[in-house]
Amino acid sequence: MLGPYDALVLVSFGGPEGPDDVLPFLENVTRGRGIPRERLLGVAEHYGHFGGVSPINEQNRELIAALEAELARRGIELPVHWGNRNWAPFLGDTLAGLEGRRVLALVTSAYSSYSGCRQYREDLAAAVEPLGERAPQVDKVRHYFDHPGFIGPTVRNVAAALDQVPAGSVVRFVTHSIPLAMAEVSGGPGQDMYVRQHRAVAARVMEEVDAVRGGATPWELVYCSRSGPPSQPWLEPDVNDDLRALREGGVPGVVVAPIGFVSDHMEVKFDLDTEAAETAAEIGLPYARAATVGTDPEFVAGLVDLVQERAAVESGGWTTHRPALTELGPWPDRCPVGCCANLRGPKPALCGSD
Ligand SMILES: CC1=C(CCC(=O)O)c2cc3nc(cc4[nH]c(cc5[nH]c(cc1n2)c(C)c5CCC(=O)O)c(CCC(=O)O)c4C)C(CCC(=O)O)=C3C
Ligand SMILES: [Fe+2]
Repeated sequence: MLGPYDALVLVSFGGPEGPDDVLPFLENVTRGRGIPRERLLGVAEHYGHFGGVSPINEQNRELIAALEAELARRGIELPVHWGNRNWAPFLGDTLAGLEGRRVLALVTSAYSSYSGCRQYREDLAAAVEPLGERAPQVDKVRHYFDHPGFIGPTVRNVAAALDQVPAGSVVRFVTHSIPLAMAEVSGGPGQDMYVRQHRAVAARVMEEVDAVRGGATPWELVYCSRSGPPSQPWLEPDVNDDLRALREGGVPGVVVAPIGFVSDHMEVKFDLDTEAAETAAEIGLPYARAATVGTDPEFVAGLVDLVQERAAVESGGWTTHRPALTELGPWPDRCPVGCCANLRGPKPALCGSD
C-alpha cells in the first residue's frame, strides 16, 4: 500500500513479440482510425526489420524492474503491474486481476494529445466496464513532460550527443507527428498543448544545455512517423525533409533528440536510427541521436516521486511539492474537462474532471 493505493499499473502501447503478431497488432492499433492499408503494410515492414519484435515490451519490462527497485529502495511496498492498450498483457486482463482495488496508472506517454492522453483514458474505461461493481478504482499520474525527472536526463543526453558532432551543429527535437486537428484540441479546445508542451520542454532543455556548454545552440521541433491519408494535414516538417534543408543551409551537423518518446520505441529505432540516419548519411550531414530517458535513474526516481506525490494528494488532500520546470505545468492530476477530445465522437473515459 502507498496512501490509498494497492497497486501501480504501468500502462503502455504494447507491441508485437514475433512475426505472427505484427498484422493482428496493427489491426488492433488502427481499428476505426482510417489508416490506409498501404501505410499498414509499410509499418509491418518496419517491424519486419526487427524480426517482428517491437522493442517496447522489453523496455517496459526493464522500466518495471527499475520502478520496483526504486520503490524497494524507498521502503515502499507497492506491487507494479503492467497493461497495454494494443497487445498482451492487455489492460482489460490486468485490471480484471485487480478487482476491488484502488490503483494508480502510470502511462508511458509524457504529453497531452488524443493518442497520448484521452485514448489511454478511454481504454482504461473500456477495460473496467465489464467488471461492474468489482472494477478497480483508477487514478492516473499527471503528465510529466516538464517534471525534473524527465528534463534532467534529457539535458544530459542532448549535451552528450552534441559532443559527438562538430562545433556549430544544431539540435532537432523530434516527436510523433499527429493530425493538425488532433494537435489543436490537445489539452482542450484550441489549446494546442501537444506542440506547446514539446516546445516548452525543448526551450527549457536548451536553456540548461547552453548554460553547461556556453553559447546558444539553435534548435527546432520536427516530426516523424506521419501516418493517415495524404489529404489530411499532419504536423510538419518531417525530420528527413528538415535534414535536407539543414544540409542546404550549410550547418556542420545535427543532434536529433526524440523527446516525444520515453524509450527507444519502434519510431526511434526505425524512423530515426534507420531512416533519418540513412538520410543524413546520404547527404553527408554529421548526425548523432540523443538517448531517450529509458531507465535513467533520475527518470525512474522522478516517476516514483510522482507516484508518492499523488498518493499524498489522495490521502491528505493536498501537497505543496508539485515540481514542474515549464510555465505549462504542473499538469493537473485529473485532466481538464474537454481535454484532448476524441474527434470521432465522445466515449467514456476515466481520470478526468468530466
Ligand atoms: C502521439 C503518439 C504517440 C506518443 C504517445 C505514446 O507513446 O503513446 C504514439 C506512440 C506510439 N505509436 C506506436 C505505434 C503505432 N502508432 C500508429 C498510429 C498512430 N500513432 C499516432 C500518434 C502517436 N503514437 C497517431 C495519430 C497514429 C495514427 C492513427 C490514429 O489516429 O490513432 C500505428 C499504426 C500505423 C501507423 O499509422 O503508422 C502504430 C503501429 C507505438 C509502438 C511503437 C513500438 O512498437 O515500439 C507507440 C509507443
Ligand atoms: Fe503511434
